[in-house]
Amino acid sequence: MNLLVDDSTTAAASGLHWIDGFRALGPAFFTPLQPTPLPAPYWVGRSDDVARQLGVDADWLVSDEALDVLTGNALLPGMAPLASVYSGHQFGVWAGQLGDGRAILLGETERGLEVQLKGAGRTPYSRMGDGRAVLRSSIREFLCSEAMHGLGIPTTRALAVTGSDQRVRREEIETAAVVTRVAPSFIRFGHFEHFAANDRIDELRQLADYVIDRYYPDCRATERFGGNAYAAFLEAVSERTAALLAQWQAVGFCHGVMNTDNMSILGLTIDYGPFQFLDGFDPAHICNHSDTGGRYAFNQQPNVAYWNLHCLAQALLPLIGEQDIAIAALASYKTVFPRAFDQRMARKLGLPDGESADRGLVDAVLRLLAAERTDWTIFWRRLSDAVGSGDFTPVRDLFIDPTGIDAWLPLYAAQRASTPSADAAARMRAANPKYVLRNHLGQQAIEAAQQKDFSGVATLLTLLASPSDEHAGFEAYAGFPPDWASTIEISCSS
Ligand SMILES: Nc1ncnc2c1ncn2[C@@H]1O[C@H](COP(=O)(O)OP(=O)(O)OP(=O)(O)O)[C@@H](O)[C@H]1O
Ligand SMILES: [Mg+2]
Repeated sequence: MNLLVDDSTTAAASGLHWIDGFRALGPAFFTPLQPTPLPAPYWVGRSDDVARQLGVDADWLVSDEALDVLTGNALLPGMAPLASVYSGHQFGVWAGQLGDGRAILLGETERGLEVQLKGAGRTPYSRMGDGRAVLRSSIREFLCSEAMHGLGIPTTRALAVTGSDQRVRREEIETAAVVTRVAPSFIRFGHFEHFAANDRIDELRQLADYVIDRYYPDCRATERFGGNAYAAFLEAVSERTAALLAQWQAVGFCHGVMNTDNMSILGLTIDYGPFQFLDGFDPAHICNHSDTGGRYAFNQQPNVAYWNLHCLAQALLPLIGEQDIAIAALASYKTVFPRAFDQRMARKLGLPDGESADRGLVDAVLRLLAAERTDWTIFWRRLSDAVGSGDFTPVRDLFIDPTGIDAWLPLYAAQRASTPSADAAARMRAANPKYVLRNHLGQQAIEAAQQKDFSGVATLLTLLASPSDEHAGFEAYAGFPPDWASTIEISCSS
């Protein structure tokens, strides 16, 4: 079937212009193929912000042609769809070849952004899968991509979700959807592992050179590691990953499935599956119902990222040359992560930039929050407001036994004594979002969308785009989770 739209005037109206990016690497890295169409698609959500980033024409984006293109039912001239091959470690075990089993790259635009459809049909890498994604998980991915961006956390973005009534079998029968994802690159640690594991060193080098030249050009001029660009690259990826993890931990984001094939080489958050923003602060919280051993528990994430970086180091070893150099290139993770996390906590506490929070003060408040499973987001937001108003009662009220917080608050006041409260409160509100994509909020929007009411998706998209703003009238979205929220089970099934 030829999916190419035949009217080139309309096609040009999209505003998208395509270049050869990843595709130029050659056929060892992917299989060219077309998406598989879905019947009678409909819009579920669109992000105007991502459209602006891409330079997509606003009129085109609401057209029937766009609906077809973003469902995989039509292709614009210049698109050259493909599925890439990667491998990876899943739950700590080598899983061998994986690849884009349901993601199809449409191409790269002249602005240097790749556009990918997730859920657009089977590929040679689908293994036992059907190549589809369900509406439920697609809405979660769409909203969380944009929520993370709103929080200032590096992430793949999402332009749109479209749905179809085509049935998809998971634990229950659900319906299909497609997310259009956007990122400078979707290359994962697993792409490197793939070629290393198969002893295909020429392709490994080609891939590394491509990624360095495109995204890490400074590594070419490095004097570190005796001018070893591949070691400098590993160090740069490691440091970006450390910075990313610090942001996840500070905002209470649990990814849920940190396999090496879900680790972006650009340090972006990628693959929104069983993720969760913490409700009550449980450091060992496991958000993925399939993760029975708790490998990806919230407090394990920084160590897992480091473990994953060792897999990347192992894959890059043939290029780096010496194991000692590879190990040295990973070393800074151990300092960059804690430093970045301390900076995030200092901001959450409203301390001036450059001033670090007293470690004991931070540890003490984390212990208090953990002891009563105090709501993570609400605690920090109430603390921000209390610093502004001088009334700490709403903070105390969060604790059944206020003895601990009563002892902590004066220590905290002493630490920020030199900062005017209004300045501190403003900085804190920026660092402590009022709105996060809690599971129950996503669930409500999903259930409405399953009844073809997409207003909940649109409302969340707006709130989460500027999560630190007050958004008067929408306070219900910033409240405590209802009791039923703790019964939501999110697994790898998506
Ligand atoms: N329904 C499916 N059909 C085909 N392949 C699938 C399906 N679900 C997952 N896979 C494949 O299984 C592997 C691991 O899946 P995982 O859940 O990490 O990724 P994903 O959610 O499909 O996509 P991504 O990482 O691109 O966001 C990947 O190779 C993925 O493409
Ligand atoms: Mg994945």
